[in-house]
Formats: sequence, C-alpha cells, structure tokens
Amino acid sequence: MKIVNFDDNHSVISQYMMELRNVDIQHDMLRFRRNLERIGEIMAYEISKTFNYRQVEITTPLDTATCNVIADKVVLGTIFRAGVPFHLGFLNTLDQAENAFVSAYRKYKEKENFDVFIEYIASPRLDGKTLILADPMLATGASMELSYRALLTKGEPEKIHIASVIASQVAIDYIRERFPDDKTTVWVGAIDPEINSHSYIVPGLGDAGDLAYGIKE
Ligand SMILES: O=P(O)(O)OC[C@H]1O[C@H](OP(=O)(O)OP(=O)(O)O)[C@H](O)[C@@H]1O
Ligand SMILES: O=c1cc[nH]c(=O)[nH]1
Ligand SMILES: [Mg+2]
Repeated sequence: MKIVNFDDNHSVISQYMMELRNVDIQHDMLRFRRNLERIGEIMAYEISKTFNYRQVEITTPLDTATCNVIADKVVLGTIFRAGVPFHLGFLNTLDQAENAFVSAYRKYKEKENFDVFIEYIASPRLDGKTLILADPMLATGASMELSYRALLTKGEPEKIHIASVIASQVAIDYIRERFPDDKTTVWVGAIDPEINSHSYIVPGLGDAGDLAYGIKE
C-alpha cells in the first residue's frame, strides 16, 4: 500500500491544515468547509497524475490538435457527513467523475463505546473503475473499511485511492491490513500520532462534521 503524506512536502495545503486545526479559526464554518473543499481540489489534481490518459484528435478554430484525456473511469465515493465539502472539492477538479455516497456514522452506546452504522448507499457499478474514497477524518479507520465493504456490493474497483485530511497512525495501520495492498494508495494531509479514549484524533481538529455543519444531537 502506497502512502502519500502532503505534510512531507509543504505546500499551500499546510496553510489550510493550520486553519482547519486552529481553534481561533476553525469556528468560521464557511472557511472550514472551503478549506476541506480546497484540499479536495488539490488532492484530486495530485491523484490525477496517477491516471491513464488516451490521445484524442480535436478541432481548434485554426487546425486540429492532439490532446490527452483521462482514460480511467473515476468514481468519487464519499462518506457522509463531513465528507460532503471534501467531495465537492474533488468534483470541482474531476468534473467528469461518477459519484457514490455512503452514510457511515458513529452510534454511541456509552460515552466511549460506539458502533459504526451504514444505512445509505448510492453508487454506480464499480467493476474495473478507479475508486476515490474520500473522508476528511480517519480515526480508527472503521468508517472507511465498512464503507468500502458496502461499496464492494457494487463491483470490484481496479484501483483504490483513500483520501483523507487527517489520519491517525492507528487508522493507517488498520487500513494497511484490510485494503488490497497492490491497488491501494492513501493520500493524507497529515498523520497524527494518537487517538484518545473517545477515538478522536490527537491533536487532530475536533469533530469535522460538527465544524462543517453544526453540532448534531
Ligand atoms: O475512522 P473512524 O473511527 O470511523 O472515524 C472517522 C469518521 O468519523 C467522522 O464521522 P462521524 O461518524 O463523526 O459522522 P459525521 O461526519 O456525520 O460527523 C469522520 O467524518 C469519519 O467518517
Ligand atoms: O477526530 C475525529 C474522529 C472522528 N471524527 C472526527 O470528526 N474527528
Ligand atoms: Mg463527525
């Protein structure tokens, strides 16, 4: 499994990450969502460098030109709710992609004890396609794994890109053991060292869904 950590080579993403994490800035919900979206746009661009391209002859007003277009059949698969602004960023860049949505959410039994539930899935067929699985937070990795398993009912993708803003080291190890090694690449803004007893990433940024859309009951 290949891992691309954007924190290894600083870029404007580092600035967006600071704003997402910073308690003095992250409460601006519009900026928070827009930063997730902007990171999605840039990650999509970087992932697009791994695609196959095919040549097409097109007509310009003056002559014909040989151009290259994406040959991969790309599906953007996103996990509700925090994934929504991130998804929009990917779709801004990869506007021809198909789209899949999965709802994965934590249902708490007690304060520190929860199950992850999948209740909704909407996806095209995935056989032979390039699946980008986007969720800004990878804490334990359970939502990502369960969403992937739910999507496998729609076919077997040829390539898998897991895209996240912050992953814990635990989640990276978890995903490494559960996703096909030869066709999975993980793209992350940063890998944080710990998760706490509530399975929140530390230092992380808090609750991405709540910061993007408000506190849920
Ligand atoms: O790796 P995990 O331990 O599964 O945790 C990560 C998940 O938690 C968050 O979603 P949450 O369930 O809080 O739902 P929300 O996006 O609606 O806030 C986040 O967006 C991930 O989907
Ligand atoms: O740190 C975390 C863990 C799960 N979900 C979040 O939004 N943040
Ligand atoms: Mg949340």
